[in-house]
Amino acid sequence: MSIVVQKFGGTSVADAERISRAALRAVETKRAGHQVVMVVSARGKKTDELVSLASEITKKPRPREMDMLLSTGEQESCALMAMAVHELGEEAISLTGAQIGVKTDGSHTKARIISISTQRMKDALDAGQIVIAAGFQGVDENFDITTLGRGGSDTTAAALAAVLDAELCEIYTDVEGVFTTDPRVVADAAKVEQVSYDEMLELASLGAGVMHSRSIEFAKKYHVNLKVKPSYSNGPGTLIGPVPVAPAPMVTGVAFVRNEARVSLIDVPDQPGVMSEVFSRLSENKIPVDMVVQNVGVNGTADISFTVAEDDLEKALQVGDAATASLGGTVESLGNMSKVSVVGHGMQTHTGVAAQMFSILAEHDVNINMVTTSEIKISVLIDHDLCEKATRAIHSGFHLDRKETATPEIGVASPNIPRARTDRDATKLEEDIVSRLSGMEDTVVSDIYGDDSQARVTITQLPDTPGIAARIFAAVANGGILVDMIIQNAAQDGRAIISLTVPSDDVGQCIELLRTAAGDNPDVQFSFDQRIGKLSVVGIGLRSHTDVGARMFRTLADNSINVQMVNTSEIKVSVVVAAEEIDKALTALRGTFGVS
Ligand SMILES: Nc1ncnc2c1ncn2[C@@H]1O[C@H](COP(=O)(O)OP(=O)(O)O)[C@@H](O)[C@H]1O
Ligand SMILES: N[C@@H](CC(=O)OP(=O)(O)O)C(=O)O
Repeated sequence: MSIVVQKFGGTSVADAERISRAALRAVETKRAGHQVVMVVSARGKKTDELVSLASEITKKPRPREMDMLLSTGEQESCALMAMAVHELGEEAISLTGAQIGVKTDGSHTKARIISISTQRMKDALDAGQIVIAAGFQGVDENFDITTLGRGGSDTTAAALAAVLDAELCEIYTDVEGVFTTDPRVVADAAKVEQVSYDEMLELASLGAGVMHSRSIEFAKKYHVNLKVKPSYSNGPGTLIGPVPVAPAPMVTGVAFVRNEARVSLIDVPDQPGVMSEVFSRLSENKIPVDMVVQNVGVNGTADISFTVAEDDLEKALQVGDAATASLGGTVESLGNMSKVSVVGHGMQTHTGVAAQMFSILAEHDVNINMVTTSEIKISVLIDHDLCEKATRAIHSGFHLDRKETATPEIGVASPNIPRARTDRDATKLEEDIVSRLSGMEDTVVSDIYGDDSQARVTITQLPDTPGIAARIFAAVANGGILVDMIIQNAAQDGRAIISLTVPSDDVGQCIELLRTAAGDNPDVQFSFDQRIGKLSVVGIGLRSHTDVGARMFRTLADNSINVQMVNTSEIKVSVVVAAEEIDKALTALRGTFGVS
């Protein structure tokens, strides 16, 4: 008999009526011939209430006690849910994380799942019971209660679906499905029929709060079919699966993170080991790093900028101070920033998406502080107060609200993608690697490859004003040149630096287009390097595991390889190094991550 996992979020179990409605859904699913596992979150705003109750008692609650406290919210709702199922005449049993056997590591309030035992759940299901599991919680090796981080019930649901080999994992929530952006911010946002795991991983980690990004890691790693559905109606919801909807839209969604802060390490030595030093320290301090930018070195020094959650700024500054004390350079920071990102597979084959995004921002007078990209996303760092305005502008600028096919007004489709191969047989590789993992949430590095077909172009002394990036990228896109990596670092003295990589053969034409776009500004300078290579580490959960970047940079440093540019995303970390270092770097990195 097939197993269906149904997860109900806080709003969907907020009161007795909604609990009964959720129970009825599970009962109907069971009566239709399935075995049903429900995963429930704490009712309504219960978790927030518990957090603020604790803060009334102490400013620094111990994480172990926080987990004891927060886990009670889910325990309450799963017991109530069992009663509601009993009322409908079916058998059900409520189980806490410990009772199910959700084993986690001991990092309280952000624990990672190591294993889940299925016996008790299977016995209950075979005895005809609906299993009602408390989401968001587990136990460590000392049987201390742990929680998985805010929003973690989605992860419980996807993990249970994975270990039980469920036919489907349904995520019931308070919206019709996954939207093109947060419908609370853009009323015209449209529901998406289908998104790929990769798009959803990026969207979730870039701020789309409808799904916990770690739940998508599970779904991708263990091939779980996920559906996000409304709990208040029978709407069809959104399917999250291996492939995007066909044809892939240029932009699938816009996500934002309101509270970000930027840390810049200015004038650090441009030599092997610097990135490694910084990332190791960040990883040791368990500070998740978001955007990372390293500019091309000038006169032997380089600037490195990264963003962190505003709450982590103080800790990140301490790391920055410690790093510059040993390396040299100075630390600067900027709070009150937001990150807005566009995500979509279509940008792999079309030149105009970055240009379009930058020109929309320029039209709305939004200055871009930093830019990073991956194959399927572009993120910009902007002023916090402009976050919602920028999100709305980008959303309507790409015609997402009207559900039109987003045809950029800038750029051309590029059928011959001059790009290195993407994942090899990724599914097969991931399956092989998954079987060797010791913990369910370990990182999966499925592929490491090099690409020496790109050249780097750097533009310096650009005035740091809205519209500059738009002009530059419109010129390149209209020339039909597919830009791969884009980085813009924090401006110094009102002057910005932008680096991009383009196919090596296009570099002459690219510089010509850029010169024309720069017009008669005598300050702006261009340089290029055709002897570069791009190295990419591809996998799942690369950014949520802070040590992947650290291990990558440590490996390069140990082999005296200097890092010239960096781009990070949820599914890939890419660095630019000198072309002659590529083979050495590939061998070393494959050794580090155990990928053949
Ligand atoms: N791209 C998006 N699509 C749908 N909802 C989104 C998106 N981005 C943010 N959201 C927000 O996520 C909310 C649902 O997530 P959450 O509040 O965690 O629900 P639950 O309590 O069911 O887990 C929606 O009400 C919506 O405002
Ligand atoms: N109750 C926890 C876990 C959770 O996932 O909740 P929800 O499904 O309502 O986002 C929280 O608020 O973080």
